[in-house]
Amino acid sequence: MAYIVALDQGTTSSRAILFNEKGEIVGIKQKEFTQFFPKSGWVEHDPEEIWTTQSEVFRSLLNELSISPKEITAIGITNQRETTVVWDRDTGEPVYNAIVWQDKRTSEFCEDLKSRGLEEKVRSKTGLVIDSYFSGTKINWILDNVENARAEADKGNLCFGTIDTWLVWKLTNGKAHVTDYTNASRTMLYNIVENKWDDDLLEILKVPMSMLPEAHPSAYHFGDFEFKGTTIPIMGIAGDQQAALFGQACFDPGEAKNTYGTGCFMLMNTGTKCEVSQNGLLTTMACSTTGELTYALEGSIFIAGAAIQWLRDGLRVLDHAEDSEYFARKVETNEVYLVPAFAGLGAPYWDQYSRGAIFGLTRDTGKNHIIKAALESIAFQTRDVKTAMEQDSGIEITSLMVDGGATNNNYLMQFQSDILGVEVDRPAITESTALGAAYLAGLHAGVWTLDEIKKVRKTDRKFAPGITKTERDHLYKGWQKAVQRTFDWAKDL
Ligand SMILES: Nc1ncnc2c1ncn2[C@@H]1O[C@H](COP(=O)(O)OP(=O)(O)O)[C@@H](O)[C@H]1O
Ligand SMILES: O=P(O)(O)OC[C@H](O)CO
Repeated sequence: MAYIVALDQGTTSSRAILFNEKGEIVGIKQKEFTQFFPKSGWVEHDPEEIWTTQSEVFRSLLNELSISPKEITAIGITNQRETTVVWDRDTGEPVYNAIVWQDKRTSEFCEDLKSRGLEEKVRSKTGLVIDSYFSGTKINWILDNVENARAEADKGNLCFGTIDTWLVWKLTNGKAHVTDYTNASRTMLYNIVENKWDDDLLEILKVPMSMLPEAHPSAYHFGDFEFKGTTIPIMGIAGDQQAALFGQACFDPGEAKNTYGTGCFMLMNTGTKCEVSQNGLLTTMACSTTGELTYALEGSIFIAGAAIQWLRDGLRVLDHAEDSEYFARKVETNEVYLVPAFAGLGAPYWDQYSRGAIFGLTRDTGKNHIIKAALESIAFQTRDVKTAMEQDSGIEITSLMVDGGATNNNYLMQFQSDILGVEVDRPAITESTALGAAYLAGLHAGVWTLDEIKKVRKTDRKFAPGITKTERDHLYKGWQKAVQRTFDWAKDL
């Protein structure tokens, strides 16, 4: 038998998923890893723990299923994007923890860049807004704040990578320093029109070119993993959101998906058109399988499933994320709104200083109201970005394709359909991110074709709107009022 392994390195866990030649899941292994919050607004991961958890799940997947490495045709990698690792080229040792995409430590530097009038330049070159979300200012921070880092970087001794790059470096024993266009396009250093690292932006962010990986299309032979005497080629890489777009087979312009994980990310394929958003969305690179550039519009919501994780690990009002459905169903009213702006707000507001808040509390408010409001906040934020996407693209999204861990929550999916007023279509395989990485690797290895992939997608369940337009608009008005009140909260505090 021939298999493809997808390594899915997410914000909260590392997963290894084995797919057979039909694109079916044969086995999954998953391991959560430590989240570090050293200061308010800071989020870090240990790059070595990312590597060890990723390598452990790979090994245990093969062991448990008694799969020989020789049966693995190729590996596909997909990853949390933007998260920044800098390491020593000779020793391979990280010079600092990975600074996670949610980390806000560079907000002031971003404000400074904005005050220098750089917004238009950044947007036209990278498709991004200036925000601490992206890797560029995080690299700058490491070089400025880690002893000797800038001097070593200037001498060409340091490497930068997003998590895909870091994993390939580890898998190939430091032989390959590579990334793909989708990940490169999230650094704020990559020119998505000219398809290259941008000298001008490197200068502005003071990042030496020598630190950067080579960028390639997402279906490409990135390097080889020598494992137990077998050479396994790495044939696919994509940032998790673009991988999910690919895994949902959104190959044609106008096709869109929404992924509900730690954050929530709606992407619409816009084909070869690289259009700048007028409504607070990002323009980003989608998976290129041939070298021809493909673009997508993206609505990035920073906190979605992470709000449920916070209820579990922070407030400890839940034992398991999935219990949120049971508790939410116990409440019939909709008076409480939770705005989970724990990491500021992303699309379409882009407010680095917004912070989380709960509104509408009364004496009878209990934990169930808050759990329900947290789930609903995911759906409200999705409505915000769907509206922006329709305005930007001129295309009405009449049915929303969804995926990701939190789509297993039927209450959330029904409320999502209610609040959008359109059908929500959940596929049989909600692991679209891993599927996308496997598709890319299998495509490059000649296991399947794009046409074959397109036919594989199966719906598990469709959710249809169950409330009137008046009710929907009333609920959404409350959200809009709540979200406005969180703007600028942390500024000058
Ligand atoms: N049944 C559920 N209801 C609500 N949220 C859930 C449920 N299952 C998982 N989640 C949330 O989804 C996230 C995990 O989804 P996943 O797709 O694995 O995310 P990531 O790739 O970002 O790590 C967690 O934040 C978790 O709290
Ligand atoms: O880990 P996820 O699935 O929430 O995805 C994180 C995104 O890639 C951040 O841009």
